[in-house]
Amino acid sequence: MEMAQPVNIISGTSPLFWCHVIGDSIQCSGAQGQNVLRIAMDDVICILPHLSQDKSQYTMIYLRHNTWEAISQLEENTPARLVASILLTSPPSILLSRYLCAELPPHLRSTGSQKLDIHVIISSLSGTGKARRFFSKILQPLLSDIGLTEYEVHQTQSARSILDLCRTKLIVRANLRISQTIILLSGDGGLTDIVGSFHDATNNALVPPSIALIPLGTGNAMASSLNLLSNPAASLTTLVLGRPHPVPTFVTDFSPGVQYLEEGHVRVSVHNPSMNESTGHLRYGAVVASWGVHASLVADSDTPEYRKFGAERFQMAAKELLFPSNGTATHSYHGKLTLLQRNTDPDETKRKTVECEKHMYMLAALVPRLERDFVISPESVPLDGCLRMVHFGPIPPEQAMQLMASAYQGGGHVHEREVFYSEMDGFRIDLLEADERWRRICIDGRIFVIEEGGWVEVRKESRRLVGLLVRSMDDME
Ligand SMILES: Nc1ncnc2c1ncn2[C@@H]1O[C@H](COP(=O)(O)OP(=O)(O)OP(=O)(O)O)[C@@H](O)[C@H]1O
Repeated sequence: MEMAQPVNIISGTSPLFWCHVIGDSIQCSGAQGQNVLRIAMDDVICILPHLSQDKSQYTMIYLRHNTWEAISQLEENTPARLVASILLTSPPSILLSRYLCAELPPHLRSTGSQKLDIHVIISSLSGTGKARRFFSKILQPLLSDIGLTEYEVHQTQSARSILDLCRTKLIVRANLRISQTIILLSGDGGLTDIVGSFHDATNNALVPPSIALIPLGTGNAMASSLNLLSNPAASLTTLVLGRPHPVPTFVTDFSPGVQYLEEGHVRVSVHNPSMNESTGHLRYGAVVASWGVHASLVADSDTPEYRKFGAERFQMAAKELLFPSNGTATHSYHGKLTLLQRNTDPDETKRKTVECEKHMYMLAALVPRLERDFVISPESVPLDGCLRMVHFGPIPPEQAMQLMASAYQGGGHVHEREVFYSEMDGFRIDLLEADERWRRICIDGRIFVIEEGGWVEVRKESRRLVGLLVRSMDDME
């Protein structure tokens, strides 16, 4: 096995610290007991063996300002380095077991003849637009500290940038059997672009890329579900110490008149010319598919004005939908809903049409959380591939608000009488709405408008063509 080169990021004259762990923090003290430094355990990114003869010495890399609030206030003139390091002697085993990176993992180094490409994708408009700064102040210094200097940086210029990058480079390289690691600074949208592009590619023998998700979007449903949102260091630790896990997806089939709303308003045909007429309207998702209030609030809040409010934009748009400021009644969504359940014979699907054709909330999720505190499907386990539906019909808006509040308090809404909550293999909606405002479908935050009389069908997909870095399944519970 090829040994990774330990990186000497601290000069020979750097002071050496002893440390011990007290509760949630690490107390470090210099040789004469001076220079006492306290570092929160959660601020640590990783610990590397130090490049010295003394095998008891380690470099601990940690994050200053380890909160999303601090990150969101980062200005260009913030001191360049928010990643710091300290030289430790004989750190306690509790620290090493959690953070030691004895050698760089396969997703961060080429081994022998196996070449590795590393790409950093900065989605410039994700969330409140902090991805570029996160890269220059935090990620770039970290990569340099762990000895990584060879990687390509791609910054999005448009809503199509990630799709274009996948088509022109990432899929081509995956076809050549080159391993790739993608460090993705974005929300769920960037992830969906990559997942969708790899599933659209006709060659299933592609080498799956490993994606390290750095959550800089608004909802960050996947990252919240993977426990990467507790603090900014968590996703960096996962980048260094994680292992790839295949990402389950669902596939959405639309009626032929469907249009995609790019950047919230530009209409784009969904037809994929590389596929035939009957399979040309497919879209893949890894997080959520919805209609009704959820899809409407995601669509309505995707404007530059709403985006300034971060995740709060979803609640603001929900309020406007449930209690319209023009005084009109709350809308109930009209359509025929059919639930799909596979039989023991995997080629046979049982279809059950729901009697009532009026709906308010209709959502199917592969993950438990849609935001850090919004637990839409408490029984979901991220990356296990189970699709769960949350549905309720027309109810008074105050009651709908109450149900959403319960979702923000740990997901208690699924126990309420009005809510249907169940695992399933898919669903179909035949839309019976005249106004296209109520024919909007959300797939992982992307909005699709179905034509009058059109339909949408969502099914679990069996192929898993990309990997996401995670530390361990225990971290996700
Ligand atoms: N430079 C750019 N110009 C135009 N659109 C962009 C640009 N960069 C990114 N985008 C688009 O901005 C949107 C950002 O989506 P993303 O999902 O990453 O963030 P989000 O919507 O804030 O988060 P989440 O989906 O987690 O709620 C995507 O539609 C993406 O294509």
